[in-house]
Amino acid sequence: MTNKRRGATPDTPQKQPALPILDLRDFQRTDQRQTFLANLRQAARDVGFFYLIGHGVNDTLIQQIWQVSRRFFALPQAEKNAISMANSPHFRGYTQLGRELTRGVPDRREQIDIGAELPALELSSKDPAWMRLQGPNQWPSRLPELREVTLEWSATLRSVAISLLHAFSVALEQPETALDGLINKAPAQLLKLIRYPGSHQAHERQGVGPHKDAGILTLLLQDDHPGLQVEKNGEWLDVPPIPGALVVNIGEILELATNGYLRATLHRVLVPDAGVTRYSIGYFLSPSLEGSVPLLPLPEHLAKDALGPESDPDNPLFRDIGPNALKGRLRSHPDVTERFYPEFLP
Ligand SMILES: O=C(O)CCC(=O)C(=O)O
Ligand SMILES: [Fe+2]
Repeated sequence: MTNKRRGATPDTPQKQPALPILDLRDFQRTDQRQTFLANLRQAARDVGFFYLIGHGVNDTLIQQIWQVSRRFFALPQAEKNAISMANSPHFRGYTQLGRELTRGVPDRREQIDIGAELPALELSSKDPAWMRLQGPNQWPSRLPELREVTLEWSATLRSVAISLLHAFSVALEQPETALDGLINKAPAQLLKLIRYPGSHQAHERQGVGPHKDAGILTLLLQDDHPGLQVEKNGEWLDVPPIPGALVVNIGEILELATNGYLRATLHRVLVPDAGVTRYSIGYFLSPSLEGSVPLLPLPEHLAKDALGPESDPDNPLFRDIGPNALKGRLRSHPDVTERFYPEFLP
């Protein structure tokens, strides 16, 4: 007997998901660990994106975050505007449709950015500008559960992301905690609740334009509408939603720390058709702002495939974390730049 599946003839090939699916529980299973690590290494080098199951985030919390996200976007426009990011030197709060730029082009999405909930630092004029990134979030007074649920989501996803970071370190033949120096000072992270309203206008196709994520790792929850795409060999591959799976991708910091062995890949979101609205929730594990990105001493057999991070001449990467983080935020949010960081205007 063969193990050919029904219908899997040469004429009707089974549709394979474009990206691998990894089960995080396999990292702790003695008999699966080596395969898991090899798959993780492969996925992260090949396309820099994969689906994660077995992440342990419970369904109730997933339902709660979807519900609170929908409630937030359903608030009257004036209440969302009351917590506009344009009021926040820490780049926290609500961004209206079309106000965020990717490579200079407006994105057709609205969103709320929620970072690590920490007080603003007391600074003097001699302190570097990036120290102003730390500070409180803005919360809508009419939706107290937004704070509660999103902080729980951030804490939960942070621990999943850190488990993955440990798995990556082991997969690269480093001590499990080799990259903990990036995350064990004042925590930095970003949670974005995002809403993409549909459109049939040809000039409104960009939900978010092609970009790489700036942090360490991104864990994305998608609703059941497609739209996310990742670039591979000059083509755009769809990353369709898989129920219960998180989409994981490598950020530029991890690319830099591995001298390009792990790849931060370009991705984008297409606007849904008119009448359809897509929601997503992105959790970005970011490095603490102090300090700089280390370079992992990869063993020779891995180092030979680490060809240096792909540097974008328009957006060169720096090892210093704070200035790099501020630069990214200034480019995306011109209204915050104008109001709080005019010295950085071109
Ligand atoms: O909404 C999505 O599916 C992805 C969003 C994204 O790539 C981002 O915000 O960095
Ligand atoms: Fe992204």
